[in-house]
Amino acid sequence: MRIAQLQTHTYQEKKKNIEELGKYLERIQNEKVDLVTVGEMFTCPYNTRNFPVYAEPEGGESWKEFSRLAAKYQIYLSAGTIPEVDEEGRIYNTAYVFDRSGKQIGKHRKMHLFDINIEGGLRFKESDTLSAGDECTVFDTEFGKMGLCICFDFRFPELSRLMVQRGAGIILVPAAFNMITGPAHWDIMFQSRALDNQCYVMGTSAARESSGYIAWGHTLLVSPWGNIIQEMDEKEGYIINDIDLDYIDKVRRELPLLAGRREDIYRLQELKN
Ligand SMILES: NC(=O)CC(=O)C(=O)O
Repeated sequence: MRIAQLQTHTYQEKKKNIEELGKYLERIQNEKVDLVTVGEMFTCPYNTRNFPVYAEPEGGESWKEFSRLAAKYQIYLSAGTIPEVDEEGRIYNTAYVFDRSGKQIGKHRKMHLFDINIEGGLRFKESDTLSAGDECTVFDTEFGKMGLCICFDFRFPELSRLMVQRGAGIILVPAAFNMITGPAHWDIMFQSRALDNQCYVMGTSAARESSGYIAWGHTLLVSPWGNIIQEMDEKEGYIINDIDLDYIDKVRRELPLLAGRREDIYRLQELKN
């Protein structure tokens, strides 16, 4: 399976971000990529004030364009995240995934909102304008099941384990870490989740300095063994990698961590489907 991760700049104009996505897809079309991923809030500068302004309902203009692009290039498209507004006017940080025909096959609303206050560092409160989703997301593809969560969600290890319990062999994580948490936690978090769950994890970020929010960048792909297959720096661009899906079973067979769990002593209990 061949995957491309796009680390894009986030412009103020929503449309320009989608046009840029189209240009990237055009540029890489001869690479015969199966799956393309983009970062968190890639059409909306990452700022709580912007979320209600940029929000669209499911099926809105941006959604239609993502679906069209997926069908045009016959790819699976994990179209990062965008602000979504529901019928009651609630706003979510939402990730959509489309198949090669442009059909939506996955949707995840960020479950853990990024509310932090690091003394002398960064204060961010997504809950000022966003509501939290409440569903764990796993969807089917021709390459097997994939899990989907958004940035801060990935800090909660139970969620990844739940996705893996539901059969995910790859976890997609549109994200936007920052200059405080990025250097401290980005690599170690992705490597830990991959290692514990013996699956591929793909962290796809915005490029550095994306219209106000200084994103860490460092889009990366980690193997089920926990090693970083490739990691970008902070600049705009993309990486393309081939992954071997049989390797997931090989690692799980040779180092049986998942099979070795003591479910007679402890268990992850799923309270909501
Ligand atoms: N953007 C996020 O949701 C999370 C983040 O930047 C962090 O966990 O650090």
